[in-house]
Amino acid sequence: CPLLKTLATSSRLSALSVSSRFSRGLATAVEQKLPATLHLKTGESFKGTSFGAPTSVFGETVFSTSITSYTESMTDPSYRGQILVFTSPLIGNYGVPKNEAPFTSQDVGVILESKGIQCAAVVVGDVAEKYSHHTAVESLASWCKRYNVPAITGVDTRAITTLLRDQGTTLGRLAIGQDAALPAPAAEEYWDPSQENLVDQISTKEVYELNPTGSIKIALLDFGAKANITRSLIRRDASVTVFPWNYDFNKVRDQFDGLFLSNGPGDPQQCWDAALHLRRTIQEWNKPIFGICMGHQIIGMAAGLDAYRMTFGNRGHNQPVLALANAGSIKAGRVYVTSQNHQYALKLQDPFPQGWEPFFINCNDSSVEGIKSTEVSGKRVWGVQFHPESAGGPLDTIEMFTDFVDECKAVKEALGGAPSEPVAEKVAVHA
Ligand SMILES: NC(=O)CC[C@H](N)C(=O)O
Repeated sequence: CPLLKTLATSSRLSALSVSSRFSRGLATAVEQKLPATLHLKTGESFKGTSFGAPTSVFGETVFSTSITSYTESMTDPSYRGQILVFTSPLIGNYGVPKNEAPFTSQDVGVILESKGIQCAAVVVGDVAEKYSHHTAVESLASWCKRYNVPAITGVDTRAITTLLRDQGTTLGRLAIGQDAALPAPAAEEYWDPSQENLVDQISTKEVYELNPTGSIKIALLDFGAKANITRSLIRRDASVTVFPWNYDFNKVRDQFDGLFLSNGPGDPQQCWDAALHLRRTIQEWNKPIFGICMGHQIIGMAAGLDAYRMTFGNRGHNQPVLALANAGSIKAGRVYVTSQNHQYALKLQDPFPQGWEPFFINCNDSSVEGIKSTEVSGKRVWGVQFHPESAGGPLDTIEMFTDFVDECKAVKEALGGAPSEPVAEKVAVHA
C-alpha cells in the first residue's frame, strides 16, 4: 500500500535524522563535558562531570539547604574560599540574570550580592542545562565559566551532605579534566581558607559614600558586605559611608548617627583589630550599632564573648530562630525563619558579660543567633547571626533595618538633630 510505504520511509528518515542529530549532540557533549572529581580530605572521592570552568581548586566543602537563590548565595562574599554543595537536587533551572544596576550614589551597581561569583566552586546533583526565567541571560554553566569557577554535576549530593553533617565541614579539592583522574591530594596539600584573612582580601580598600543626601549618616565597616545590606539601608533613606574592615571608626565617629558591621568570610579571630576598635566605640559612644553575621561575631568578641567553630555551621534560607527579647519589630517568644550562612558562632555563656543579653537562639541547634545590649546599659547595640536582609531567603526580620534606622533618627533628634558633618578623612587605608 502506497500510504504504508510513505509512512515507513518517512519514519525511517525521521529516525535517521533524530539519530544523527542525537549523535552530533552527543559528540559535542562528549567534547565539552570533562570529567570532574570532588576529593575530601577525609579520604572520600565523588566522580561526576564538569559543567563550569576547566580549572581545579581547593576549598572548604560546605553544604547549603537553600532551595532557590543559587545566584544570591554564589555572589555572597561570605562564601569565599568555599566549595558550595547544594542539597537541592536541581540547580540552574532559572538561569542567571544580568547582574547590573546603575552605579549611582543611590545604587550599589549590581542586582545580586556582589559583582562576581565568590565561592570557590559549586557541587550540584543535577545541573539544569535548559533554563527559563524572564530575567535570565545565561545558564549557570556559562556564568561559572565566565568567572573561572569550576563546577561538578552528577554526584550524590545526599551522600556528600550526610558525610559533611557527620564529620563536619571538610577541606576539599574539585579536580577537573585530566586532574580528575589523578590520585587524591595528600592531606597536607589541602588549602585551608580559615588560616587566611579572607576579610582583608575582599573588604573595600577605599572609603566611599552612597546616598549622600540621606536623612541620617551610617558608617558601614565592610567585612565583605552583601549588597542587599547596603541597599536595605539606602532604601530607608540612610546615607552609607563604607569603610575598610579594620578602619578605626573612633577617628570619625562624631560625624555619624549609627555604625553598621557587615557579614564577611572566614574566621572572626582574624578580625581582632576590628573587635578592639569596636570595644572602645561601645565604651565611649552611645549611638546605635548593628552587626550581621561576621559583624555580630565581632560585636560579641568586643563584648567579651568567645567565638567558636561549629561542626558544619548553618547555611540555608530556612533556619528558625526564637526571639528571647523584645526590640523594635522583634517580639520575644516568636519564631522567625531566617537566611543563614555561617561556620562560627558566639558561645552561650552563663552569665552573659555585664550589660549584654542573648537576643535570639537557633531552634534546631540552640546556638546563639543574636545578642543585644541590655536596657539598663544605656547602649544601643544589636547583633544577629542570621541575615535579616535575606537575598535570598525569607523577609521575616527585614524590619530590623527599619528599627535600626529609626533608632539612629531618634538619637540624632534627641541630640539636637545637628546636620551631620561630611566625612573628613577620605583615605585608602590599605596599600
Ligand atoms: N555570613 C557571615 O558573615 C559569616 C561569618 C563567618 N565567616 C562565619 O562563617 O561564621
